[in-house]
Formats: sequence, structure tokens, C-alpha cells
Amino acid sequence: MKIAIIGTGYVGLVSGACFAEMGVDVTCVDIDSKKIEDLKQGIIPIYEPGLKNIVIRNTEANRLHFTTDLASVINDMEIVFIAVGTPSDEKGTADLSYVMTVAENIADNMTKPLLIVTKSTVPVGTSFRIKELVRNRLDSRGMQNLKFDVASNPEFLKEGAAVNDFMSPDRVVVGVESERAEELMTRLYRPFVINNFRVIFMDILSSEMTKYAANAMLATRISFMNDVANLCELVGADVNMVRRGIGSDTRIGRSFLYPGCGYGGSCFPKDVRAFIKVGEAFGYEMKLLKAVEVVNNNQKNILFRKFSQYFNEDIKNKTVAVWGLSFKPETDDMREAPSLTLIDSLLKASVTVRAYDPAAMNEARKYLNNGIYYATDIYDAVQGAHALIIPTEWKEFRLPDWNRLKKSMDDYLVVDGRNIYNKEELASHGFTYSGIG
Ligand SMILES: NC(=O)c1ccc[n+]([C@@H]2O[C@H](COP(=O)([O-])OP(=O)(O)OC[C@H]3O[C@@H](n4cnc5c(N)ncnc54)[C@H](O)[C@@H]3O)[C@@H](O)[C@H]2O)c1
Ligand SMILES: O=c1ccn([C@@H]2O[C@H](COP(=O)(O)OP(=O)(O)O[C@H]3O[C@H](CO)[C@@H](O)[C@H](O)[C@H]3O)[C@@H](O)[C@H]2O)c(=O)[nH]1
Repeated sequence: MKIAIIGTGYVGLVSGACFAEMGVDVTCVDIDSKKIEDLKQGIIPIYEPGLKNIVIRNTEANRLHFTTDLASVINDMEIVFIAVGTPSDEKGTADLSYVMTVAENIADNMTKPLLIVTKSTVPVGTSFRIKELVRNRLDSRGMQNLKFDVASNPEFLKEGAAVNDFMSPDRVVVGVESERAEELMTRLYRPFVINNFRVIFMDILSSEMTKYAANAMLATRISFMNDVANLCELVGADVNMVRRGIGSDTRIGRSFLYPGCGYGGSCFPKDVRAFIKVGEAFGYEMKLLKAVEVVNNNQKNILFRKFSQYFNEDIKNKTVAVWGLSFKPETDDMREAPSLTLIDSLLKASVTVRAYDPAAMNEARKYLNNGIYYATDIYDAVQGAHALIIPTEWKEFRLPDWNRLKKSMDDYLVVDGRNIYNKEELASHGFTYSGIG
């Protein structure tokens, strides 16, 4: 089976590499020629555990190819996936310009029947817009008889665990409107779910809706727990115990109940905004999701507030060590990372920032202007610091040498944005601890 994936970012590259791993002949297409040249040489543009080996192995096996030239490959394909970005526009609506440009490109070059699959996260109705656009452009080329199908196949992988999520999905959601599309997608996904067939076929609108509903539900759980944590702090309850107490109810479940300094990343923030806008477009107010967003924006300021309150707002010219810059561990992705909100507030308050991240330092430089010091490791970051703040829970932060840290710091506040430390233990080393909840 031959497929093309257009857009070689987090989703396109992981999907392409994983499909190739299952024996599919995959061509990854991108307009970024530097990215494509690098990939041909086994240089991976993102930090994603396990990805490099799969890319190199399948490139060497001649099952995974990279090109910038869609036109030269499209007519060899049975399926083409659209996996380009759908960022928020200035109003929070999903910007579909990349998706539509790709659809035009497909329409202007296809000469054989094709299944066009939307993998990007898109507002309900987008796959039908693609269908209409492609049909119109084919007709205007005099190709009224050329048949094609569309399908929706939203992606549910998490960054930092993307390969595993893709290779062993909880489920695969596919929206179709023709038997041919269902047959092709069944054939493509069978190797991933061979012992337990978890492909859920549905209509296209429901499939597009499922993706936003899943992310919105997860974001809602997080904002709910952040509210619960903030109230726990006021009433003197322990949110970690509350989390365990409610998570052991199988109706609630344990995952995605961790309070913190807000959700970030390239998906939850933009998809919650876009889902609210889908509601607006249909005259329906998504009140709950608006609150989810408000809670999250507030939570992203919590680390700065705790630091500032500890020093009675007298923070000018203080020094802060920030451990963890990416929006979550095991990725270098900085999109909408809570660390950005924190560092912005610190710099505005004339606080000196010494930052360290195991993987995202280069990426962080693109998001943060000069004015912060990029430390070589966690110990370098705390030199002369009055406080240590942790927005991201990388594993290497879990068990530091507290005595060594104490000797390097000028004051001893630890603001733990992900509740990875124990208050009593830190107190025994002479630190003042402030977690979430
Ligand atoms: N990142 C995730 O974890 C994740 C998970 C599930 C779904 N999604 C969704 O998948 C989509 C892609 O997200 P991403 O994070 O992989 O994006 P990304 O920004 O990492 O990658 C997008 C890629 O598309 C390329 N591109 C743009 N226009 C192009 C064109 N005309 N032709 C070919 N390539 C083009 C860009 O150069 C870039 O390499 C989004 O809709 C996102 O919401 C993302
Ligand atoms: O209990 C939790 C779980 C997560 N987070 C935060 O939520 C954000 C998102 O985390 P996560 O969902 O693990 O990463 P993403 O890679 O953004 O993945 C989400 O977004 C993707 C893009 O749509 C979807 O495919 C995934 O299913 C969905 O989990 C991060 O800032 C986390 O720190 C919490 O604060 N508490």
C-alpha cells in the first residue's frame, strides 16, 4: 500500500514513520526544504522519544521517503493524509489556510482516484469543504469523471509518548461516507489493532466532532482539578489525597487529574478556543469551555503569584531558577508552555531568570527574547537564586542533591508547579515549599 502524508510535523512525521514500520510505503511531504533534506539524512527536527530509530530504520529499508514535491508522487498513492497545522487565528478560530492550500495542491495535481484523509484537527464540516474545493477544481480542469473520496481520521497521540500512542492506540476514529474509504482505512489500520479491532467507523461530522470533544473533555478535567486544588489550599485539604480519592472511582478514572500550573501545548489551548468558536458559528454558547479557558489562563499565573507573595511583592532584582521550559516533559515543544507566562511576568518585574531544560533550550530561544540566562544544568541554574520554580516535571528534577542546591542559593523558596516534591522533606533541608493545592 502506498500513502502520502502532507505536513511532516509532530503528527505527520510520527504517523508516517509508524505506518512505514508496519510495512506501508510512505512518502512524507513538506514545504520546508531544510526539514526534508535533514530527514533524508536521518536528522530529526523534533525531540520525540523513540522516533529517530524508526525514521532511520524505515528510510534505510526504502519504505519511508521524504520530498517537497507533492506533484511528482501524488498519482502513485492510494491515500493521501493532510497533517498540516491548524493554529488559532487572532479570534481563536482554527486557521484552515494551510489545510486548504494543501487541498488545492492535491486537486491541481491528481489524475487518478484517491482517498483524501484529514488528519489535522479541524472544525466540524472541514472535510466536506475540502471535498467541495477539490471537486470544483477538478471540474474546472475538465476532469468531471475523476472520482475521489474524503475521510476524517483525527489523531490522538500525545507528544512525548507519540510513537507508543500511535503504535498502540486506545482507538482509531475514522469518519467515512463511502465503502471504498472504509475498506482502504480498514486495510491501513489493521496491523495496529490486529488482536483487538478498535477502529471506530462513523460519519465524517461525528469524527471531526470527536476530536474536539476529546481534547475539551481532558482540558475540562485539568481545569476542574486546578480549581479543586486552589480550594484545597484555602481549606487546608491535600489535593493529592483528593485526587487519589476520586480517581479510584472507576467512573472517574485516574488519568488527567493532576493539578498544575495550567495546560499548555499545541493542542488543548487552541482546540478549546476553536471548539468554542464552532459553537458560536452554530449559535451555541459553550459556557463550560469558556470557564475552562478562564481557569487555565488564571492557573498559568499561579507560579509567579506564589513567588511574588512569598517576598511580599518585593521581587525587583531577585534571581529565580526555572527548571523545565517545554509545555510537558519528554518534548522540546514550547507552544503555549506555562513557562512562557511565568518568565514573561518575571522579566517584566525585573527579576533575573536562570533557566534550564533537558531538551527545549534551543526551541526556547525562539520564544524567549534575550534577557534570560540559559544554564548548563540544574545546579548551574540555581547559582545565586532566591527561588527555584518548576513549571515542567522532567524526571531528572525529581531527586536533586538538596544540600548542593542550598549551598548555591541565596534564599530557599521552592515553587513546585507539578507537585513532584514532598513539603516535609524539603523543610528538613531548609527550604520553604509551595506546591499546587
Ligand atoms: N502535535 C500534536 O501532538 C498533535 C496531536 C494530534 C493532532 N494534532 C493536530 O495535527 C495537526 C498538525 O499538528 P503538528 O503539531 O504536527 O503541526 P506542526 O506545526 O508540527 O507541523 C506542520 C507541518 O506542516 C508543514 N506544512 C505547512 N504547510 C504545508 C503545505 N502546504 N504543504 C506541505 N507541508 C506543509 C509545515 O512546514 C510543518 O512541518 C494540527 O491540526 C494539530 O492540531 C497535533
Ligand atoms: O493531569 C494532567 C495532564 C496533563 N496536564 C497538562 O496538559 C497539557 C497537555 O498534556 P498532554 O495531553 O499530555 O499532551 P499533548 O501532547 O498536548 O496531547 C493532547 O493533545 C493532543 C493534540 O490534540 C491529543 O492528540 C492528545 O490526545 C492530548 O492528550 C500539558 O501542559 C500537561 O502538563 C495537566 O496539567 N494535568
